[in-house]
Amino acid sequence: MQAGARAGKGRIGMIGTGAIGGFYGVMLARAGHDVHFLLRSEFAAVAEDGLRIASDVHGALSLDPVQAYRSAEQMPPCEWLLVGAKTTSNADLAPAIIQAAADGAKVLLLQNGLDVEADLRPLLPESLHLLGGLCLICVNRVGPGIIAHQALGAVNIGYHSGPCQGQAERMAVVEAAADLFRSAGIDSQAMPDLQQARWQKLVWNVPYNGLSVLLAASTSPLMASDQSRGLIQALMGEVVRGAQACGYEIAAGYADYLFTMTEKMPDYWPSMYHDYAHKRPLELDAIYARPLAAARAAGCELPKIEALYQALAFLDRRNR
Ligand SMILES: NC(=O)C1=CN([C@@H]2O[C@H](COP(=O)(O)OP(=O)(O)OC[C@H]3O[C@@H](n4cnc5c(N)ncnc54)[C@H](OP(=O)(O)O)[C@@H]3O)[C@@H](O)[C@H]2O)C=CC1
Ligand SMILES: CC(C)(CO)C(=O)C(=O)O
Repeated sequence: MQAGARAGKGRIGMIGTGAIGGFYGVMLARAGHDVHFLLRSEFAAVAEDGLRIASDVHGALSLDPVQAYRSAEQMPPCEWLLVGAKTTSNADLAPAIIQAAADGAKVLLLQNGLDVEADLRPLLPESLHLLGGLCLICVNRVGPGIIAHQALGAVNIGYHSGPCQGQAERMAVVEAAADLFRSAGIDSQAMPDLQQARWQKLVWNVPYNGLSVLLAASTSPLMASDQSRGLIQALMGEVVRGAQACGYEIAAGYADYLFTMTEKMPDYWPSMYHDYAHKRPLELDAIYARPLAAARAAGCELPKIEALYQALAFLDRRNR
């Protein structure tokens, strides 16, 4: 499909162009969508040299020139706004989102964690749809505008809040979002319940993200030791219990499936490890504090996750 041929499906604005924003933005632009990228520290490099992906799945991909912006004020109105920034900056992103949004735009947070919409929703007009997307992918930034893609790629999407009346209308918006990704060759599922999808993703992120920082270990060594394997399984079990206490059933065998999937994945450093190594804030609220608070409010204590969170909060404070 020629560039621009899909522009009629709605202009896309990428708010935050790091590993996730860069990867999905390039895939969508290469499929012919009209994609506009908001950047911060990497603006000059990307405006000059474009975006490049070294993918172990798709080979070398690039986008040059890039419709790159340093400020949302210069962006054209976008029908879709995909947020690729970390959850730690969600409240700060509201002015940029509002500035770049067309009337009735759909805002999709491509972010891990629970209740990540909570800081942002009250700052957005009611006319904007807010959706969440859980990305099953291994990507990281390796240089300005350069992204390494190691494995996977699917995006599971659910509706959070907005003008839709009733589940049928909500699912129509979610299906349209999933279609956008599918049109770029990316697997995407429309999820009937976003909270359920967020809890499900935490089964992976709670053990691996935190332990990569605490133990300074990527997935291969974590999967090679009986001690860390036992700890990962215990943490996964607590996430499943927390979800159940909050009314979300995680399918029997799902934790085992993720455990086995990780054994087959190439060695991988989760995004939280990269944040720690670069002295950026860790997504501790989204991945630990909010799930712990939700479970506690439902009468369920999760002691191993609590201990992991306390240790990570200590490290995060000392790191900055
Ligand atoms: N990486 C992965 O494999 C996966 C990540 N996720 C989730 O995806 C989300 C994004 O992660 P990831 O892509 O790894 O993060 P990155 O750190 O790679 O990217 C975040 C980007 O957002 C930009 N940004 C932040 N604030 C602003 C702002 N105010 N204006 C403009 N740009 C801004 C950053 O710019 P700057 O360079 O200036 O900081 C950076 O380019 C997280 O919630 C993560 O948990 C989910 C699955 C897998
Ligand atoms: C599970 C994994 C590695 C790939 O989906 C991921 O999503 C993450 O790093 O957050």
